[in-house]
Parts: sequence; C-alpha cells; structure tokens
Amino acid sequence: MTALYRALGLMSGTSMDGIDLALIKTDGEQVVERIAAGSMNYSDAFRARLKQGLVDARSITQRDERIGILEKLEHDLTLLHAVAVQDFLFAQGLSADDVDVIGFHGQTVLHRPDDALTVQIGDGALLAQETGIDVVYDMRAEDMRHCGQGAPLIPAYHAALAHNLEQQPDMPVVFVNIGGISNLTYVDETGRLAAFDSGPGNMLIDQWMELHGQGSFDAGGALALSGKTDAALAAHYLGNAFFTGNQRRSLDRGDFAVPSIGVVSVEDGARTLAYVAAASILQSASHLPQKPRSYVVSGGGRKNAAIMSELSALAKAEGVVVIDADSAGLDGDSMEAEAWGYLAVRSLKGLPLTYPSTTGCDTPVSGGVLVKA
Ligand SMILES: Nc1ncnc2c1ncn2[C@@H]1O[C@H](COP(=O)(O)OP(=O)(O)OP(=O)(O)O)[C@@H](O)[C@H]1O
Ligand SMILES: CC(=O)N[C@H]1[C@@H]2OC[C@@H](O2)[C@@H](O)[C@@H]1O[C@H](C)C(=O)O
Repeated sequence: MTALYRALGLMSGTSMDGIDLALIKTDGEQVVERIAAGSMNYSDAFRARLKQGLVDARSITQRDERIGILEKLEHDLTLLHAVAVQDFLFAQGLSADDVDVIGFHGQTVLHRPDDALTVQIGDGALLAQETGIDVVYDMRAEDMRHCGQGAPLIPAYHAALAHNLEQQPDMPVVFVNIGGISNLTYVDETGRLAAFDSGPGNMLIDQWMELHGQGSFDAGGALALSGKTDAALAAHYLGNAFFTGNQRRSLDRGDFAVPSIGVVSVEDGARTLAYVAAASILQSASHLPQKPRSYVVSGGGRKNAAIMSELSALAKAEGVVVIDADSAGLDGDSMEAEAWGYLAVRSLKGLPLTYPSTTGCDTPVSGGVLVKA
C-alpha cells in the first residue's frame, strides 16, 4: 500500500471572506479520507485591506513584486493563516506532529493568464516557521511556465473524488464550484477530465450588495428571490467574449464589472446576477466534451436559493440533474481546502497538478514550492 499523508489544505478564495481549512488523509492518488474541516472569517477591516491589495496589485508586472500595501499584507495574511492553523489543530485536539504537510494557496491578488502572470500572496517560509509544519505553496506558477492558465487546479482533486463518492451520480458528472468565480470539472466513465472556469459566481452579487449597503452577500438569496431578472442586463453579461473565445479557461475577479447603481432596482439586480451565475454555468458547459448527466454543486453559491433554482430549472430543461455536494456525501464548503491538501501531496510526489485538458498546459505539470519546517 502506498504511504498516506495527513495533509492540511488552506484556501483563501476570490470571495475574500476568510480562510477555509481541511485535513485529509491521502496518497495523492485515488485514496482520500476527509478527517476534519473548519474556517476562520476575516474581519471587515482585513477584508478592506485585501481589497486595497487587489488595487495595488494592478501595477504588478513581475510576480514577486510587492507594491504598496502588498508586502505588509502578505506578512499579515500569512500570520492569520498561522493563527487559523493553530486554532484548528487546538479545536481538533491535534498538534503540529499530526500533520505531514500544509497545502497553502494564499490570496490571489492578480490573475492575467494572457500575460502568463498570476500572483498569490502568502509567505510559505513564514507559515512553515510559525506552524512547525512543512508547507507546499505557489502551486499555480509552474503550470504557467508550461503555457497553462494557472487555474483551475481543483480538477485533479475532483477526479479523485469521482472515484470516492458514496452515491455514484449519473456519468458524465460535472463538479461545479460556485465561489466568487465558478468553475467546472467534467469526469466521464473513461476517466476523461476537462475543466475550466465557467463565469462569475458570487462576486458580482457580493459587490452589488456592498454597493447598496446591504452587507457583503445576499444571505440565502433572499433579496434575489424578491426580484426579477432583467433580460438586457443578463444578456450584457452572457454576451461577454469569455463565453465564446477559444482561450476560455480561467478568469480574474476584474474580468466582469458590477452593474452601476440605478441600472436596475437592488432586488432585480440581485436576481439578474443570480441568473447570470446559473446561466453562465450552462453556457460554459456547452463547451465540454459531452453533455453531462449530473452536476455536483459546491461552494458558497449553493446556499443562494435563487442561483440554485435558476440552475436547477436550466439544467432540467437539458435533462441534467443538479445535486448538492453535501447530499453526494461531500463537503461543499471545504472542497477547495481539501484540494489544496491533496495537491500538496501530489507536489511532494512529483505527480501532475494540471493537464492540457484542465489549464491548457502543454504537458501534465507538477508544481508547488516545498518549505521544510
Ligand atoms: N448563506 C449564504 N447565502 C448566500 N450566499 C452565500 C451564503 N454563504 C456564502 N455565500 C456566498 O458564497 C461566497 C463564498 O463562497 P466560497 O467560499 O465558495 O468562495 P471562494 O472560495 O472565496 O471563491 P473561489 O471559489 O472563487 O475562490 C460568499 O462571498 C457569498 O457570496
Ligand atoms: C487564479 C485563481 O485564484 N483562480 C481561482 C478563482 O476562484 C475560482 C476560480 O477562479 C478558479 O480558477 C481558481 O480557484 C480554484 C480553487 C482552482 O484553482 O481550482
């Protein structure tokens, strides 16, 4: 039997709502045992600093540049991850010795795949020092050196999950992650893998809510459910070149702009953006190798009832079943964090993290930087 590693994945996603943590036991191949998961929310003040970081990052031309507040932000973000790890281990009754490796994503502050530039802040050496645990980080860069788009990386993990589901969904199955940005992974009976980002997920909804002083997200999709879809606004988003272009693989937060205030009512805006989140999944799925038979949905967007009802209706019209990841025996909140633990182990073993069919790289590519504690 191949060695199993206890891997702790840490994800700070594009929504910038906090840090997700997940401990798994895995061989980095077919074996995945989910052990525990947790999260630590960012304060409003820290989230505001992250947003400033995105602004400052716009002038980066070399991926190790840390302009404006980015140097201090990277340091503080890393220390917050160290605190999240310590709190998580304490809550689980574990210690650093119980973890073989941390898979550290950090925070994406800039993603320009067309310029082969992707920047995640997060200091792997500092995290290893603070936690006393080996850290694998910076897992997107090597893919870009091989002409890949540096994202999405979760498909390798989805492929492993497809073999581990308690209830096998109808194949081909598509894993749908509705985060700030959404992405799709297609897996069929032959093990064929295809993946790409599919469009805006929650990020426009979150920005729309903030613009109207209605908090940072549409809880349960309640506001959206009280509005109606504005066809012209929806068509504006769904007509974006991303959906038709042949380089359509990965997205940056900046690729879609929130509607201006007053274009539609706040309720109709929330509904329209929920519709766009759902419809862009279907629109992108039309580029998959074959029509899927089921969607397994994870990410915070599955808690927005307007997104889910739009998605279910659109999928039903195409004969595709929508399943919540949790009802498939998975954890829809911590899947990305699990993936980063899994990918860290693959990195240790020199196994590919990405494939030509997932990021567009020219050959299967491993990656990640290891820092020993
Ligand atoms: N109860 C809820 N009701 C509605 N929406 C929710 C709820 N909880 C979370 N969300 C949405 O999900 C978002 C967070 O989702 P998630 O954590 O999957 O994103 P992320 O991992 O940061 O993004 P990405 O996958 O793009 O990196 C929040 O910003 C919010 O919009
Ligand atoms: C550059 C970057 O951080 N991209 C994220 C983002 O958030 C969702 C989507 O866009 C995906 O491509 C990716 O994250 C996931 C976890 C991934 O790489 O698989």
